[in-house]
Amino acid sequence: MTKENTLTCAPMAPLLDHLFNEASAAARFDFTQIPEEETTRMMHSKTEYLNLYSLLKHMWLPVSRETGKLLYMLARSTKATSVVEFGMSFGLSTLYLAAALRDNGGGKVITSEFEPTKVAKAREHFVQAGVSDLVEIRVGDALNTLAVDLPETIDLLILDGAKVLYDDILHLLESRFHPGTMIIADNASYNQNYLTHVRSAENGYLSVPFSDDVELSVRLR
Ligand SMILES: C[S@@+](CC[C@H](N)C(=O)[O-])C[C@H]1O[C@@H](n2cnc3c(N)ncnc32)[C@H](O)[C@@H]1O
Repeated sequence: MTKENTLTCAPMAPLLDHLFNEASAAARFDFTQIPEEETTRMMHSKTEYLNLYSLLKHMWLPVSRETGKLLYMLARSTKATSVVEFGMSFGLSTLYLAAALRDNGGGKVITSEFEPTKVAKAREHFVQAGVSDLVEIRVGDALNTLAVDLPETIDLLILDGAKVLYDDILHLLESRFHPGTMIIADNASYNQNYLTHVRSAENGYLSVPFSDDVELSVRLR
């Protein structure tokens, strides 16, 4: 009997359930430890994001299950084979994307993360899900790792790393987009420059705010 799809069958479905449960049970960073203005400053600074994510290095910070499903649906419906991810963490969003690539017949998710302990855990998750062959992890600051050796074309991009860098990462990759490339930005409201760019028709996108503070954009040219 052939299985219906990778996302809703074992090993992927029970693994995602287990990982989301683990993420919910994990300790959360107590932002009250640092003054609110300090957090806001770090969130919006192009030099402080390393300090911010170093404070958050044990936090899972995954996309919601709904956003994960949305990623799978978009990758399936666009028949994506070339996907780039900014911000992997423990790899939950990556698992949804890799499941879609498997069901599309193959491809590659190039994903990025600068925290080595997260990279090690994510690698284990990809092995457990049986999708390691579909994932290339680039370890280091995505401003560097996503600036080189890019695929000829990118079908889908997810932005989920340091919010302040969304526009910089978009500009790094933009020349590889084609009409129909989907860009999904999680918690995009933290970066108004990014939103202004993708919401301006003259820049070649059509863009809508979605649930869970996701901005969904499509490249038109
Ligand atoms: C919100 S989490 C990603 C969650 C992940 N997409 C998921 O659904 O499981 C953001 C991650 O991006 C990483 N990150 C932030 N800025 C980065 C950068 N400039 N380069 C590489 N990784 C970065 C952080 O260390 C953190 O683990």
